Amino acid sequence: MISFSQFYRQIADSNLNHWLESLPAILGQWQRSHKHGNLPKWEKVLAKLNYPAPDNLDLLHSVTIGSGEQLGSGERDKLENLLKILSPWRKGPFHVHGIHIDTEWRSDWKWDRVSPHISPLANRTVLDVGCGSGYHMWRMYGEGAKRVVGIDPSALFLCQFEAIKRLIDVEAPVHLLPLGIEELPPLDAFDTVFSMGVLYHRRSPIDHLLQLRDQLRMGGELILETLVVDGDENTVLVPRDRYGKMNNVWYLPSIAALKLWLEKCEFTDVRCVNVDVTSLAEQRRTEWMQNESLVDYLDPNDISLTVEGYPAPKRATFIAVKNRVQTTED
Ligand SMILES: Nc1ncnc2c1ncn2[C@@H]1O[C@H](C[S@+](CC[C@H]([NH3+])C(=O)[O-])CC(=O)[O-])[C@@H](O)[C@H]1O
Repeated sequence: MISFSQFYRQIADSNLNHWLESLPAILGQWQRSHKHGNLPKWEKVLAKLNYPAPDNLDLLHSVTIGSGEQLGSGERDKLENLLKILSPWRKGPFHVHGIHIDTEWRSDWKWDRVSPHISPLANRTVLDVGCGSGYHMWRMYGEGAKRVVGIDPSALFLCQFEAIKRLIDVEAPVHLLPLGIEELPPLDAFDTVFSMGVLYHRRSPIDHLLQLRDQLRMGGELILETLVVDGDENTVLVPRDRYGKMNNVWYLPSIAALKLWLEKCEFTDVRCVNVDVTSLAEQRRTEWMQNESLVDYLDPNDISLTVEGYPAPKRATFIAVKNRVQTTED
């Protein structure tokens, strides 16, 4: 069974220690009641991932574990078969002992768009909300973060993360907790909080922004990446039914509207640092994710539209700071 006790030990003497008042009960409940049918199968995979420390590790330019020379071809095939049991792999890519986990998303491209704009992560305590398999968390750690905590409710992503962690270093201060943002108390502790690809899945986007703010220490930095549409301060798309075949998409604001929302939530220094239309090369079907992908979500006659006729996915990245807003009494 996946255990979180190492995380509890690691935060016991940190500024996250007040989380220990509520977290063990919530995760204990998850362990007792989590009913994902495949979890026992995935946990069996994790139990088999006993490999020596990698002879090479690059987390700065990619997630590359091992030179590819360390395992014989039989051992490599065995590892590849184990990792395939954890399919579909959506966020990556990972290079593991010569195996290329070619994920649905080129998450490295997102990192290349976002990372040049953020405050250096060296020595920072970081939260990644909706972290998926944890690809970006390893890149954050590679940038020198002191501790990286990711939250994501998906049991499969937790198992993919745990698999990669076992192959990198089980003691690494990088942790994924199977939680939704709504299960976090206001921690007021993180130096940097990332929310990438989550806001449009939230039914109440302003509450999401406030929950993110609650996790930051004063002066901490929010990195928010989400789907946007063209328009002014008052433009927001609420899809009538599905958006790009997804049935859990709620609010797609314009850049100007999202800036206003962030400022209303008392973030300061709000700036949009990148806008990008998702390309068919960035999100696609691969050997490791054989289900439908972006090409199936777009109008085959006009890829500037989704199959429902909405604008195709365009993503913006915002940076904002949690500061005390100046009032007239200040
Ligand atoms: N309530 C919730 N709280 C936290 N996470 C949630 C919640 N609901 C869903 N998620 C998780 O949010 C992630 C959204 S994907 C972004 C991954 C990564 N950040 C990326 O930027 O590539 C979407 C995308 O690819 O755009 C999924 O892993 C969900 O399980």
